Amino acid sequence: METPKYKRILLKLSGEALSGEKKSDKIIDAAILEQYAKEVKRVADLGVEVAIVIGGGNIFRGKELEATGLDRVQGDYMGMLATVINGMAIQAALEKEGLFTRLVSAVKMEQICEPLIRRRAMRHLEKGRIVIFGAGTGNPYFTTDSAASLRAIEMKADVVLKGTRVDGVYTADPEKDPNAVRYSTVSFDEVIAKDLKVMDLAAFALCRENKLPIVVFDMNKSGNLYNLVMGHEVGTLIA
Ligand SMILES: Nc1ncnc2c1ncn2[C@@H]1O[C@H](COP(=O)(O)OP(=O)(O)OP(=O)(O)O)[C@@H](O)[C@H]1O
Ligand SMILES: O=c1ccn([C@@H]2O[C@H](COP(=O)(O)O)[C@@H](O)[C@H]2O)c(=O)[nH]1
Repeated sequence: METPKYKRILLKLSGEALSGEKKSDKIIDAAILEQYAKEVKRVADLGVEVAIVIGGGNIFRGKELEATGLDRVQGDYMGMLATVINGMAIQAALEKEGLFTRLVSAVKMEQICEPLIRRRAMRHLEKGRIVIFGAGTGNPYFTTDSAASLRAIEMKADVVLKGTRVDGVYTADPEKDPNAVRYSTVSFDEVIAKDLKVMDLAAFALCRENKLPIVVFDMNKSGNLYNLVMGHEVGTLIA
């Protein structure tokens, strides 16, 4: 029987992808939520320990408030709260699939989720619970990509799997440039030097410094997450 390549993964889910088609007016598409939960269950059933960081772009980003002339920091905290809403949604969907979960927040909200205590979160993972990290890093001027790198390093994950709407890292944003070409492998130095914006610089820099690989892949294609975890070539490996 094939064995998984990774023992512990950090799965970064895009908040924006949760809302489905770009023209959709839904904040969270129930079908996408269910599909994501089923994909996670497939790998959790292999015994792989799964930590999740979810974005908030389908609800709010701090920059949107700044663009209206209001305080960026206030907007960033609104964005962090948005990630907790998405975290609650994915938690409910995972529990519907029969998985055990913990939602852990970097901003305290005790009625809803646990505060982030690193050792406790590690213990949840060891016990096979899916740990969802909400509220990003808990600090303004960051994004959930940086939170994903940070939590992956803290949790000693083997890899960051960035599940998004595009199927890898391209020479330019594929949603804007039809001539963009996909990499199958690319170095941290190159993504940073070329300022490829599939993740932010802080996220890349943290992973580079800590020698933690990232795989960018299309989370909307069923089986991708499973195949990746089994060691098959999917998306783009940044190493
Ligand atoms: N060089 C590139 N290669 C691939 N994707 C790129 C590149 N440059 C920009 N992108 C964009 O990055 C996006 C991937 O990030 P994602 O969808 O996770 O956005 P996000 O802002 O992190 O989402 P959220 O904030 O909701 O979590 C793609 O939708 C793609 O359009
Ligand atoms: O550590 C963090 C993480 C997030 N934010 C704010 O939340 C939004 C939503 O996160 P995305 O990664 O863009 O999905 C982000 O734009 C920030 O405004 C934060 O301040 N700190």
